[in-house]
Amino acid sequence: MARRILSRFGHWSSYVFAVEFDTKSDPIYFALEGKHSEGPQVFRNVLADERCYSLHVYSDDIIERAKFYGGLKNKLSKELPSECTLLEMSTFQPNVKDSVIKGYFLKDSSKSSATERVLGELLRNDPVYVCSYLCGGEDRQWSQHLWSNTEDGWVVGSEKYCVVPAEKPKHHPSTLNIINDDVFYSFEDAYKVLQQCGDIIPESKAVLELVDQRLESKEKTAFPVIVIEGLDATGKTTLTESLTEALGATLLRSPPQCLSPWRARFDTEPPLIRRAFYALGNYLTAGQIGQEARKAPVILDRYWHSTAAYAIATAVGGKLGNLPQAGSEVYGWPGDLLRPSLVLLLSLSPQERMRRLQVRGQDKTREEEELEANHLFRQKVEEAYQRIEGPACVTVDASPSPDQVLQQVLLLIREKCHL
Ligand SMILES: Nc1ncnc2c1ncn2[C@@H]1O[C@H](COP(=O)(O)OP(=O)(O)O)[C@@H](O)[C@H]1O
Ligand SMILES: Nc1ccn([C@H]2C[C@H](O)[C@@H](COP(=O)(O)OP(=O)(O)O)O2)c(=O)n1
Repeated sequence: MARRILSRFGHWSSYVFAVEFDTKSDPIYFALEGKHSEGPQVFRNVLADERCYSLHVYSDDIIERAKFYGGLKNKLSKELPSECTLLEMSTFQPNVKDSVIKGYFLKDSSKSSATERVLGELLRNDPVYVCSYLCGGEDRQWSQHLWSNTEDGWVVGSEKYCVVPAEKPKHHPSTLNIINDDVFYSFEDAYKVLQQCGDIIPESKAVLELVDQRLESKEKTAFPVIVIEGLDATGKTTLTESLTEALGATLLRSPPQCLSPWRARFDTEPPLIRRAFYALGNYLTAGQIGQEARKAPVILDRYWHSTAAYAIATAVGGKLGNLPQAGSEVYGWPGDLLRPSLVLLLSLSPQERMRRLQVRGQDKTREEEELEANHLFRQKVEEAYQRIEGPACVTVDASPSPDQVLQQVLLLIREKCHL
């Protein structure tokens, strides 16, 4: 195991470690050096004299890696002493795509030996890589020690690396692995993920059977295809229904109705699998659009913008400024997915959206609850929506009455789609 990980890491010197102490500020970045080095001590203020450990999840199998990382936080929270604090950690090569190895950083202020026992068990049985951090010497320099498995159990390796501060990279580490971990830019990439899940998630097979029977969609449609996007409770259902009637159109949604039996199941899966499910939903809907847009205009309740914006906002940790910059390839449209004629984004103040959610009084999806709790996340979803291109969305003020919103949107459609 350790050898496999080390081959992936190459030599330590090209990697930087990022520990998220607080989602509102920058992570602490540090690197490792073979020899003792002078300079500011990265950890002095944040760690005091606590015992610290890091865990890196590694497996060549992307499904195993995603499933294990997804369950690890729960497992650790249950098994570790309550005096342990678990922080998100990533190890990466600065600004190098797909270089992130995810893990956790652990601060332990307990005096118990339980922590090391739990970590030793993980090292023995699971795809993880464990290190401890010690502070010693006259100048109290922090060093990292890699654990290894032996026949007599785990041991703290003799090799030590000095912990030194590293520069803040241009791209936040959470943006480096978005492509094909969180957002899929072709049918084939999303399909492969569900295929690989077949043995552990039997429902994937049923989804793939439906996907295999999907209808073809041509790039050009006879009638316009208009997508309505926005956060929950911004008025999408209300508007799509009235628009459909006003234009004599056909109403479709993504994910399509035929995927409903499996949606809740995939919502519990880690991002890799969950996002692949939604990506395939768009291709199924594209097949339906291809049929329906021969006969009448199509109104679509959510499509690719939702898939990409929620996925990017979930993947990118911390502040709004950590999102990939506008124009980044992550905001591009998949080359093989039918493009709509127009995408309208309903925009609402957080206060009015909250009021409508309360009036509606329905159960919210877990993610929508998170949106409520996490103002930063909501801002990131809205910003990502506005950065997606090919086509970009046109923002519509959704705060007037339902009829006023409808009239405003009909004007836009007449102007942009000549309907
Ligand atoms: N323009 C509007 N003004 C006031 N309330 C609205 C408006 N549009 C929708 N609503 C109400 O807000 C709630 C959420 O609307 P809905 O269409 O279900 O949103 P979504 O489909 O985006 O979740 C519903 O109770 C709906 O009646
Ligand atoms: N085309 C789509 C539609 C939804 N999603 C995902 C994005 C979010 O995780 C949820 C939001 O769905 P939710 O059930 O809140 O949406 P409704 O407003 O109820 O339609 O679904 C997606 O990825 N792709």
